[in-house]
Amino acid sequence: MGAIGGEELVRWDKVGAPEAVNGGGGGAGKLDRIQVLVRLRPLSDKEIARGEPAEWECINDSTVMFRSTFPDRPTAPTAYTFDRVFHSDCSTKEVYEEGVKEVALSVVSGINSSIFAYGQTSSGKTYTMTGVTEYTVADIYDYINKHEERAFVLKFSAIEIYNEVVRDLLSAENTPLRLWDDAEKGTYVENLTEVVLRDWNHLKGLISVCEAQRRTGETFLNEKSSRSHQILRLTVESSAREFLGKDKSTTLMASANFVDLAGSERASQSLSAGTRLKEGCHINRSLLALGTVIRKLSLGSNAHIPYRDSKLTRILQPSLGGNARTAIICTLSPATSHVEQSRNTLLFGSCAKEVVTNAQVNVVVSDKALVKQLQKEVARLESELRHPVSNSSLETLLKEKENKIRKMETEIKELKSQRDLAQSRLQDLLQAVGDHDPKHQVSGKHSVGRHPSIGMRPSASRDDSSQVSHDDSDLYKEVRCIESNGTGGNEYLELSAGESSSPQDSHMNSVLQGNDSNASVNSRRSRPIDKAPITLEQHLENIRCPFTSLTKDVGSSTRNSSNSRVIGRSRSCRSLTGSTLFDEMEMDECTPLNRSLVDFPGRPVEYHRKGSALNYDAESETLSRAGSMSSEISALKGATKTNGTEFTGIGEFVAELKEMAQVHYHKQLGDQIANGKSIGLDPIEDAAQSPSRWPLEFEKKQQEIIELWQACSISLVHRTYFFLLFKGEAADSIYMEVELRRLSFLRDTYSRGSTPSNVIVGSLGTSPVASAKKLQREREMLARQMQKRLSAEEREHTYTKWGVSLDSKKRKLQVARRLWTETNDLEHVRESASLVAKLIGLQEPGQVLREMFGLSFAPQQQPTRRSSNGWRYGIPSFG
Ligand SMILES: Nc1ncnc2c1ncn2[C@@H]1O[C@H](COP(=O)(O)OP(=O)(O)OP(=O)(O)O)[C@@H](O)[C@H]1O
Repeated sequence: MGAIGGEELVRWDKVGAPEAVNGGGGGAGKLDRIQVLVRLRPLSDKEIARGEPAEWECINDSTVMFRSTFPDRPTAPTAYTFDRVFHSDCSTKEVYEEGVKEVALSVVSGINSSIFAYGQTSSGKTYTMTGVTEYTVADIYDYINKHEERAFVLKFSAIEIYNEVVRDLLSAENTPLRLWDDAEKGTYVENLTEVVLRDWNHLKGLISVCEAQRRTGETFLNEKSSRSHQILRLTVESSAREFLGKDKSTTLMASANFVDLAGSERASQSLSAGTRLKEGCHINRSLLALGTVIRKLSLGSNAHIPYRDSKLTRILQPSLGGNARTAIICTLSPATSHVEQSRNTLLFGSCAKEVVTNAQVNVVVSDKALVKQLQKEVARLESELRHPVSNSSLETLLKEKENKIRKMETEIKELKSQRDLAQSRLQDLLQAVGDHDPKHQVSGKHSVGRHPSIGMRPSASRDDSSQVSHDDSDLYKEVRCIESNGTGGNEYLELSAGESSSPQDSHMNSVLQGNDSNASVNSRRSRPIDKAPITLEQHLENIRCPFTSLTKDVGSSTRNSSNSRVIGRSRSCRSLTGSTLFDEMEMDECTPLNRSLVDFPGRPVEYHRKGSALNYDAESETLSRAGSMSSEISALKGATKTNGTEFTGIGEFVAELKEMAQVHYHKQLGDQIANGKSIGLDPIEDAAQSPSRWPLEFEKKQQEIIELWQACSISLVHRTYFFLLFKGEAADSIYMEVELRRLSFLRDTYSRGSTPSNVIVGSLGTSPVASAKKLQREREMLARQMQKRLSAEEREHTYTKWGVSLDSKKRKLQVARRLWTETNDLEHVRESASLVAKLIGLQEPGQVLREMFGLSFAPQQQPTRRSSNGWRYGIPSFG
């Protein structure tokens, strides 16, 4: 007999099975299947007396055959093959040793085992199981005596299922026991007595008690027929003595089930009536359920197995298809009168031998050992977190970086083409102006979808301005700029009032120049071609500059005329700086000027009447479009302006991020150029590089950002938008990183007491005092919004929620002052964001909003007109 299996949990299989407890045997391929044995009993005295011949014969160790002895009823011999068959002269000891011992004694190795006896009434089940149980227990004790290095604990319990009622055979009480299902234990019997065994004699005594308690009755076929299914359970626990009480201590624990089923019977044969008949019905019904389960299991399909159809199958579920090694002994009477029942038994056995069980060594780990194991695991994970880059992963990292380099290169190419497209679209816009004014007609047709590589050569005179440059080299292409202050370093185009012949032109000029229609405007002129090669950075700047100027001009115009004006452009001019100037717009919303711009001559029909107006807010330098979320914000801003208040919004944030990203990109590009190669080592890591770390990283960054917002007096509206937009998706990583850097930069700048370089626009170009004042004004604005946006009831609820006394003064302001103040309390932050969102009319922030602002760093395989309506138009992707 071999030693106990290893301490670790090992799956039972043919190769890795613990040493066979019977010294070998158990052929490969059989261990996972239910072992099926057949035992023929001798003819009983009664059967002999009736002169019944024995019609079943074991022709070898594995085949039993039916051969009719009646010449007048000839039947073709039928053979049935099983794992082992035992003829009528075989003793129970042989059945045990050669048939079930190996399975039964698996229990000492921590593997559950089950031995069943199945057969018709009086076929010898109880006779066989009594012997098998005794031999098994004797061998278990023998094993224990031979393995003193292990400490064993044996427990015993016994039940019977009589008329579908479960009874405890070790209890004098006749109370029915209930079955419960447990995720870990499976089905178990409630309040079942389990006795810890002292020794073998103790067990013998308990088995006698069970025998005495079990329901038996006399039938025509069996003087002492078992009227119930009996299940004896012996649980064996063992631990290595040397580890007892120590951390390493683990326990093997398994149960051996000895199942003596009640026998199937025919009422006509057993001549039962009354109680016996009722018992017989219950017996047959539960055996039928057992047969169904076995048949379904034997099919091996994933079909539903009706274990719950009977208590017998519920209790035996692990033995039938679960964590156990199982052997079934099919008992047969050889008598002619039982041929049909015997065939049924053999059919049951044939199905059962197809059933596969999934036995495992069951290890119970002590609490101490478990704690230690978990501590080790925690330490390992911590070390992984601390040193994420192991040698083995360096290669992967390198590959990732190489991929990034390739991406960057693609992005540079894409950027070039976008630059060209931007030039082309600018030309469209200018041409639209020119088209509108017959005097300013630009020669040649310019369609929306014109080729992006077509640039414009600046002309020395107005008449030359329409000339199209077909210079082949990208490096010598130039972009016309509309300059606001006349000091810009780029090429420029200015419109002269004197040359404007129509009111629209005049109006247009004023809008573009930031003056009213009577103000002076410059004449259109251009700068000579700069022959020196320009860098990609300069090109980027060329693209950005005119539109920064344009928005500034428009801004000054709106300041001079009205708070907010609507300007329009052709679709081809979209997204030149990453912000949309015009989008879907109903013509009803258009002013004559807008209409003229949207439907400029030469614009394809499909683009007419579609552009949506964009509201430009001069004071906050933000853009929003009618009918969109941003327009709501814009409207809100307008409302706050009326009250002399302003606050920064997402538009400003977008502008800042763009600047940050662009600066970042320039830096990379500079490094790249300086190194003479593509370095691609973008210091901004995105979550795709380490998806498993991202959730933790996200929380960390989010917290840092929240604290920096507070430290830098960042707009609450901005915080709200950002907080609601970026909720931890992998794609958020880049924005989080950029925001973090932006804020760190701002904090550092503030702490140095300087204002940031004018490269960075928006709130970065301010001071701590100004930011704090701005924040204060924003809080006041939000307080006013409470009056507008919240009902009296909602306000009252809000005061209570935010701990503001209902009878205090300036309650709204008190609430507003508490918003976004507790940076360490995420719940507070969430509540603050939720309230601010409500106050500014932001109902359901999410992807739509994100897309609306064109926040997409995601790489684009096929840039399209639509998808270029965002950041990627003006800056490269870092992803
Ligand atoms: N292999 C055998 N050798 C000798 N006698 C046997 C053998 N098997 C069974 N018997 C005898 O046959 C009779 C019926 O056996 P047993 O009670 O074990 O049948 P059973 O299948 O348990 O019946 P039930 O289902 O009605 O309880 C008993 O008297 C028993 O001693």
